[in-house]
Amino acid sequence: MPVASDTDGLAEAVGRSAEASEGDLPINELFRSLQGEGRLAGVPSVFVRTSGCNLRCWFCDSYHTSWEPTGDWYSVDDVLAAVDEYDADHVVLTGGEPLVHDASVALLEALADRGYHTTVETNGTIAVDAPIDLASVSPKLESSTPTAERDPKGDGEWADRHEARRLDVDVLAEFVERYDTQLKFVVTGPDDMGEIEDAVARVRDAADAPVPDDSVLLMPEGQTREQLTETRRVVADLALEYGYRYTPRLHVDLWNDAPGT
Ligand SMILES: C[S@@+](CC[C@H](N)C(=O)[O-])C[C@H]1O[C@@H](n2cnc3c(N)ncnc32)[C@H](O)[C@@H]1O
Ligand SMILES: Nc1nc2[nH]cc(C(=O)O)c2c(=O)[nH]1
Ligand code: SF4
Ligand SMILES: [Mg+2]
Repeated sequence: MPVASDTDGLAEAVGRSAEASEGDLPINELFRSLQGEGRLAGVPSVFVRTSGCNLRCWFCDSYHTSWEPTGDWYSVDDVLAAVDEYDADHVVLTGGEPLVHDASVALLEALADRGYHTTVETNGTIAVDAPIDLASVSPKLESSTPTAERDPKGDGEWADRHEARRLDVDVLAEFVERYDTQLKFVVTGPDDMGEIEDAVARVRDAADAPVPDDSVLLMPEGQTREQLTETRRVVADLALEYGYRYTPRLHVDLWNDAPGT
């Protein structure tokens, strides 16, 4: 069912069913897979994907959590029960943007109480205080902005809002100070590197904690195996040139763009 078209006023999300209540989470999908991205790539993990996002990247590989959000409302206890069904130590909370939902904090607290290792996949625009073992922050570059030519749905109606919200250095600095953080940039090509260098320098200036080069990850843009064939060598070479870490998109290499992977 549709859950919300934006996150402004999500509390009154149009799709909330009569039975759903305040502390519930709109869940798009919940599945077990191998972590495909970042420092923990290859680790079996349960993925909890919330619906709804405050940004609209033109390339979003989770279209039904951002451009056309859909899902079912789960209580935190429902999510925990579904996670407990799997034999896993690692839980990845993702979206959409999971941190637009207050109930994500309650979920993370309950997961931590049960001893799960928690990774949060986030665009880094919303600061939270929650038990997060790995903050997997993916700051969004200008190349993510849904201009009229790149808009997958309309004619660039989201471009200004996206542009105004996409990168907040102070919030990124809070992540770096509070959590074990990786900064995972989606790279579309060499033209992105100036903005990445600039963003990393500004976060280093703003944060009272170090940002080592091996916590800065370059990830090739691409929703399909075929698209990644075009981008991954270029991005790997950029990682070598700039001294940052490369991350594959293991799940796309293995299972292409199948849902639940
Ligand atoms: C769907 S997002 C959800 C979490 C959060 N909204 C964010 O963007 O970090 C999960 C991860 O997929 C990445 N991603 C989305 N579309 C992508 C694409 N076409 N190519 C490469 N990475 C992509 C995001 O940058 C993020 O690291
Ligand atoms: N296997 C797998 N690994 C992932 N790492 C981050 C993902 C995400 O969508 O946040 C993701 C995903 O969708 N699948
Ligand atoms: S911030 Fe994440 S979920 Fe939102 S549109 Fe961008 S990639 Fe998709
Ligand atoms: Mg994904």
